[in-house]
Amino acid sequence: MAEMLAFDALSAGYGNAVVLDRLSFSLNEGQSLAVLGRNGVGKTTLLETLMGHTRVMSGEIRWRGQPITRLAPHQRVRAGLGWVPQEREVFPSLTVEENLLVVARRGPWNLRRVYALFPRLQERRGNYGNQLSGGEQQMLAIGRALMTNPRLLLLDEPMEGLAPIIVEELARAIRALGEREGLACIVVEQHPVLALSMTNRAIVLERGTLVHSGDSAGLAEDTALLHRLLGVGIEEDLEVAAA
Ligand SMILES: Nc1ncnc2c1ncn2[C@@H]1O[C@H](COP(=O)(O)OP(=O)(O)OP(=O)(O)O)[C@@H](O)[C@H]1O
Repeated sequence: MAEMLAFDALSAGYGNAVVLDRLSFSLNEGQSLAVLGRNGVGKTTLLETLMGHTRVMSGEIRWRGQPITRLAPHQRVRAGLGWVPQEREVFPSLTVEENLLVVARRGPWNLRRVYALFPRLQERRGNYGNQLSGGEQQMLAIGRALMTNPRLLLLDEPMEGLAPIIVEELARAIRALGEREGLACIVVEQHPVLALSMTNRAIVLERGTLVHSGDSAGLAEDTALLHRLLGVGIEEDLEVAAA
């Protein structure tokens, strides 16, 4: 299978602070990736670096065979990276439909298909961004990224602060994107079991370095390894995943 994305000995951070330290991993076409690790290890920084929002000190990022390390963020969107930021960043004074249309780019994804994926957005199409619940805002943030017609979706803690029933609905939608549409994603998640259930591959970071790389199903089954890598909180997480 062809390589889709690779970080090659990449060091990046903010100002003089190095957060990602010679990080290397790769992902093949169509594969989804869970990025796991305790608080503050650099998971969000990895996504921000992929989008071109941090300072790269050394190393290279390759996207579909081309180096993109020096590209501006908008050029990376054009190259097929779809960004769903942690803060969702829905435009509050635009309607749901306007939020979707304002970023639309030519390709297979359009309003009709986004509404088919999230029927609730169609029901709320005339509501303003600031009238939506947290779950609806997250659907809109994902829908908006889809309207840019990406080849890879970057999701930063998409389930944060959402009710379990909405978490399940979103997880189902994200899995369906991978399985039915062949649209891969990189998910940063606080709940490892949930993240592993939505992806094929997983990496675990510790202080900006890679401490584990493997397939998601294998890691999900290895409770002892999960404990060792991620520490406390796994039992809680199993409960979230089972809810
Ligand atoms: N804009 C910034 N400027 C300077 N330092 C930052 C900035 N954003 C994050 N950092 C630092 O980079 C390190 C990694 O943060 P990051 O948010 O990537 O971790 P994380 O694994 O996503 O954490 P969490 O799970 O808490 O969201 C932290 O030490 C953090 O303080």
